[in-house]
Amino acid sequence: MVYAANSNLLPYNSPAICNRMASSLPLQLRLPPPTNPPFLRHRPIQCAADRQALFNRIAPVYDNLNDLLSLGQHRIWKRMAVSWSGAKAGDCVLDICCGSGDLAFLLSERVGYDGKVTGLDFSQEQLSIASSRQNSLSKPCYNNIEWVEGDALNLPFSDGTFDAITMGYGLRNVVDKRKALEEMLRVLKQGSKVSILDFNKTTQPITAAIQEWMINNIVVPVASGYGLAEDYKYLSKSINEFSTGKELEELALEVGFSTSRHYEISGGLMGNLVASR
Ligand SMILES: C/C(=C\Cc1cc(O)c2ccccc2c1O)CCC[C@H](C)CCC[C@H](C)CCCC(C)C
Ligand SMILES: C[S@@+](CC[C@H](N)C(=O)[O-])C[C@H]1O[C@@H](n2cnc3c(N)ncnc32)[C@H](O)[C@@H]1O
Repeated sequence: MVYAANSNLLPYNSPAICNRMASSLPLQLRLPPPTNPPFLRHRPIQCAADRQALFNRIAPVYDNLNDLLSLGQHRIWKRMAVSWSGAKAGDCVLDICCGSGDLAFLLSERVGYDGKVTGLDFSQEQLSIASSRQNSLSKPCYNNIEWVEGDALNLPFSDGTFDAITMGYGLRNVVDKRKALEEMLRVLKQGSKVSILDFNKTTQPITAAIQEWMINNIVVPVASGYGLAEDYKYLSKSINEFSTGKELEELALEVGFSTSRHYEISGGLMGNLVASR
C-alpha cells in the first residue's frame, strides 16, 4: 500500500509510453518518454526535483540494470548493510530512500512477522515497483512492510521511533546530507544504529580511476541503450561531489551520533557508514 505521507511533495507523473525506441524494447523494459523538452534533456541533474524525476524515469529498468551492471554483487552489499544495521526479530525499522525496496525486503526477513518495516521514498514510480514486487513476491513476512511517499529531509515520523535504519544509495542523492543525518538521528531510538550503503568516494587514485572507467565505459554505454545515458552519467558526478568515508564519519559525529565507522567494501568501490545514537 502506497500512501502520501508528505503532501507538499509534488509527485512526478510520467506520460504514457510513446517513445519510438520503447516499442523496440521488450515490454518489461519499455520506458516512459523523457518528460523534459529536448533543450532541457541535458540540463545537469541538480535539485531534488531533478533527482526525483531521474529516479522516476529509470524505475522500470533500475533493478535489472543494477543486477546486470554489478553482476549481482549489489545484492551482497545490501545484505551487508542490513546486517550492519543490527535489525533483529520484532524490531520496528526504517529504510530511507527505499526505491524499489531491496533493503526493505531484506529487513522484512530479518524482523519477521512480529516486526515492522517502513520503506520511504519520494519517487512514486520507485514505490510503485516496490509495492508490486511486494504483492508478487513469495514471502509472507513481506506483509510487514508499508511504503511511504515522503522526504528523507523531513521524515514524517516521531522522535525515537525506529530500532534500526538503513539507507542504500540514498545519502549521495539527497541535496542536504547533514539534514538527512539529523533526521535519521531524530527518529532513531537511543542505542540503535543507522547503516548507510553507497558508492565510496575513494582517496586511492587507482581505485577512483577504475570506478570512473567502469561507469563511463560500461555503465553509461549500457544505459544509453535504454535512452538513459544522461541519467547514468549523473553517477560519476554524484560520486565526485560525495564525501569520503572519513568525512562521513566526522559528519555523523558532528550531527550527534555517538559512534561512526565507515567500512570500504568491494575493493573500495563501495562503502558503508555505520553510526549509533
Ligand atoms: C545498486 C547500485 C547502484 C544504485 C544506483 C545509485 C544511484 O545513485 C544511481 C544514480 C543514477 C542512475 C542509477 C543509479 C543506481 O543504479 C550499485 C550497482 C549498480 C551500478 C549501476 C553499477 C556500478 C558498477 C561499479 C562501478 C563496479 C561494479 C563492480 C562489480 C564487482 C562488477
Ligand atoms: C539509487 S536509489 C536507491 C534505492 C534503493 N535504496 C536501493 O538500494 O536500490 C536512490 C533513491 O533515493 C530516492 N531519494 C532521493 N532523494 C530523496 C529524498 N530527499 N527523499 C526521499 N527519497 C529520495 C530516490 O527517489 C531513489 O529511489
